Amino acid sequence: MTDVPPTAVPPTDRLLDVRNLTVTYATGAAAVRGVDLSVAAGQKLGVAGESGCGKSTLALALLRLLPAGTKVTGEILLDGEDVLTMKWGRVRAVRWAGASIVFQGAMHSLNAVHRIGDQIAEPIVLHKKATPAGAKKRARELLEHVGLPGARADAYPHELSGGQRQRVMIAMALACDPRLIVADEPTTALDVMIQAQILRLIEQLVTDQDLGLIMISHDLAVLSDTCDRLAVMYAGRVVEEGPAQEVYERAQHPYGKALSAAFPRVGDLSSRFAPRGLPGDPPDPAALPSGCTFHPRCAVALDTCATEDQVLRVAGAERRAACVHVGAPGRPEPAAEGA
Ligand SMILES: Nc1ncnc2c1ncn2[C@@H]1O[C@H](COP(=O)(O)OP(=O)(O)OP(=O)(O)O)[C@@H](O)[C@H]1O
Repeated sequence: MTDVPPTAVPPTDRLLDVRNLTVTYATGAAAVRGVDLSVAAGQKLGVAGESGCGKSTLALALLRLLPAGTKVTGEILLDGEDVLTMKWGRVRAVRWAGASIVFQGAMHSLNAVHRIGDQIAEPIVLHKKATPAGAKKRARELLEHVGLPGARADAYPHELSGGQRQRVMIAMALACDPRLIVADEPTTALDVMIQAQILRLIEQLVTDQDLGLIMISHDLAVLSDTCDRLAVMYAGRVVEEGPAQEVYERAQHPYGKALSAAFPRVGDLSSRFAPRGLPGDPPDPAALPSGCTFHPRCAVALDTCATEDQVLRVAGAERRAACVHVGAPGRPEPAAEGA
């Protein structure tokens, strides 16, 4: 929800344009509330937030992967076509050729009893109408493209390391030449060295193939290194958005500040010795606090924050934030310590 339109991507350039997206699970949990996002070809958008803030729900909604009974409203325009109103046949095609998703935990996403080459080839046969032999050849090429020998096509998932499996997941996501990749915590289970390699691989592919990227993580430092822009989510809403380095280094929302402080950059030894955590947890989306949903955890909350909701407003060049302290002349900047 916003009182100003997103400024980062001109409407004509938007590969993905999400407008006022709201997702409510059958349990009554309002996991995503009025989210506006846009991504252009070649652009990398990071979506940050603690566990439970609605990041995965957002990712699943983009490809209509949410459980039956979930209420989804708003618009998800992919190349101008609304994913939410598409017929199922079209959704299935779009899931591979329009946008594809890389999940965390590749071992669980791959089928343990099939060779990885066959798993990559399957959607190529189904959606690109390739012959089985042609699809297998393409699968080997894709493996090489993500830095694995083509001969690994004959391996089973358990024969690969965690990093190799995540490369396979990326090859699979690229199988039908999508325009947009959604990567949900793609490196969470990997050690720091392998994590860096996978992130560089994703960056390289996005640049080479002019893809749009949405990368989801709780780690603002990782996102700010990889992405052009950042959207910080709290309790189902985007509460801060802007150029990645700016948001990471000079967050304006107290939650953005707290998240940056909690995830110091690798190599920033001074702050790594004393990372500042944010006390408390995000609220239950089925029982949200009144007013600004962050107010119970916010060190700079005013009395009015308990009753007055906040929407995104202009917070500098190509920046928006949803805080009473932002863009209000005469009011103090949120304290550097955040919450
Ligand atoms: N299938 C579901 N039914 C009901 N509630 C759900 C369902 N899936 C998620 N939720 C709730 O929606 C909220 C947002 O969850 P979501 O997984 O989107 O957050 P997240 O930011 O991606 O967290 P994580 O990083 O832990 O996945 C949470 O409170 C979660 O408990």
